[in-house]
Amino acid sequence: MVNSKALGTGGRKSDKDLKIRVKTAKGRKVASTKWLERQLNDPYVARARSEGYRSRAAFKIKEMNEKQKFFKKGSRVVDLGAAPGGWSQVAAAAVGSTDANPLVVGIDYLDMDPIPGVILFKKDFTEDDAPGLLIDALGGHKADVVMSDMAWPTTGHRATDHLRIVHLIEIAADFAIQVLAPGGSFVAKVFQGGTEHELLHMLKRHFNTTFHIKPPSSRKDSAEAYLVAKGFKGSNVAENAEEER
Ligand SMILES: C[S@@+](CC[C@H](N)C(=O)[O-])C[C@H]1O[C@@H](n2cnc3c(N)ncnc32)[C@H](O)[C@@H]1O
Repeated sequence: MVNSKALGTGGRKSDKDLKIRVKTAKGRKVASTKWLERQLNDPYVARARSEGYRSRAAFKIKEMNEKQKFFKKGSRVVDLGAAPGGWSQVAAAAVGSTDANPLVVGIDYLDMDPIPGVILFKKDFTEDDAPGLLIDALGGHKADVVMSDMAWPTTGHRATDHLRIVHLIEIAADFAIQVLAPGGSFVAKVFQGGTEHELLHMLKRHFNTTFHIKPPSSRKDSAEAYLVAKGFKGSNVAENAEEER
């Protein structure tokens, strides 16, 4: 145990030790109190606020990009499950997207405030016309990065939740293969158990490298991780595979 006196703070607690405790108010569930307490004590929440990001999630893509360098100046990016907009903010700044020359396109079924340099659609990505809208917004260009932080709210029924997230990852991956330029990257949220064997196999065929990472800002107690696929080989791979059958 650290003795604050021994550290020369005169017995006072350092700011780091000052954990905010929240009392359970009447009508507030224990889970909500715990969530509130965690938010108030989370350094990433405070950093997001002070650095102008809409979500602490912004740090996840920031940290992954620092290591994996998906974004280059001028890259085109698609953000699936974009609300409230942290990942789009990070991407727009990294690629140099502006309203005059927007390079980032995002989609979410939730409302989002506008983000400079980002074209946003309020729509469920699983709807048939959603991919087409995003492709049109890319203005005839291929994308360099497709990133998906999509997750449905959990139902509490493990098998159902698993199937729903697997479906989201599959449609995001299919979309990525359709729109990525050769050399492009795909990043998608997955949950414990990683990526389904078949999907991983399919991605390995289409990309030079595929792996899972958990950025430091992803909560340790969360089953969340990210699948990263880099070096898209181009859509010919799909055509060749069809011909081989
Ligand atoms: C973890 S949040 C994304 C946070 C975001 N990356 C950020 O930095 O602010 C997941 C988002 O996925 C969205 N989402 C889940 N399923 C979706 C779907 N089928 N279509 C569009 N958005 C979806 C949710 O509405 C939610 O806003």
